[in-house]
Amino acid sequence: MTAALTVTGLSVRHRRGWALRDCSLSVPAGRVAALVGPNGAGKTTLLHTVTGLLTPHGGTVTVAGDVAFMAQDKPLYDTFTIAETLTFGRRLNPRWDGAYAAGRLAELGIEPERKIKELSGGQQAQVALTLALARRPGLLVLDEPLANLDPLARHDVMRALMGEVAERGTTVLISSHVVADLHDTCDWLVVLNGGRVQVSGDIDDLLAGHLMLSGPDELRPPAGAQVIEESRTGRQVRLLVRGAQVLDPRWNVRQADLDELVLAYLRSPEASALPRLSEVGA
Ligand SMILES: Nc1ncnc2c1ncn2[C@@H]1O[C@H](COP(=O)(O)OP(=O)(O)OP(=O)(O)O)[C@@H](O)[C@H]1O
Repeated sequence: MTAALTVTGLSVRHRRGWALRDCSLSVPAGRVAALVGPNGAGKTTLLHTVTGLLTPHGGTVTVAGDVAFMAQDKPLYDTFTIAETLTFGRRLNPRWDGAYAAGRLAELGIEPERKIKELSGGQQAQVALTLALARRPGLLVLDEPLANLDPLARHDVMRALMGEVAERGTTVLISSHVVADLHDTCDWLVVLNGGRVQVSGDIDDLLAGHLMLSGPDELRPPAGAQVIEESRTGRQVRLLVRGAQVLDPRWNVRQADLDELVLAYLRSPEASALPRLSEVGA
């Protein structure tokens, strides 16, 4: 596996303190990686460092190929028309696929003479995404592209993104608060919590490696299991465990879903699931 993005020992400090501390992660080429974490976890700081907008105080970022960035606030000029926006994109970017951009917007029914401010939030997100894709990047970085969009528009944007990725093999790193939006489209997960990388890995492998156990509260965690989260209600105990072989038939065993897995890690900031960087070709 070749890594499209490798971050090693990254630390970034803002005025008030450290936003990222010793973060290491890797995203293999051609993957769609979800970056999730609570408010203030450091997601935007990480994305800004990956795209070169911020200089780290320690550590390194290595990207294979060009990076295109779609920022949280969709930096489009309100008074520009679509045609002017595309001309602007062409002038700013030496590698610019104008035919693709015009074609994609025509397919979406967004006419060239319309002004950005006349478009809906979903349409503006589609324009911003088109501009990012027309740069033909190796790595596409999206900071909360779905914020403020209704569920239908979120679905449309994600589907559009997936189509492009499938066709061109672009690697994507996308931050979001809403894990449910990422479930069907992402195949790599990075969980950031309190400025540290808590989880980084292939989503299917992570799900296969974790189990949700429930049973009477006298049961002890299976030998060798890493307990990520434990909760007790009445006489029942519920565990999310990693790397467990469950032999005791009194446990009710099922696979955790992505939401449960992410929430369990976020509620247990000391737990982590990190591969060695060599496993992802870094
Ligand atoms: N320009 C800045 N100056 C000072 N502190 C900052 C700056 N930008 C971010 N921070 C701080 O760094 C930390 C990480 O912020 P960041 O915006 O990266 O988190 P985030 O995970 O993107 O949050 P959110 O989900 O709320 O967008 C926070 O404590 C934040 O207050």
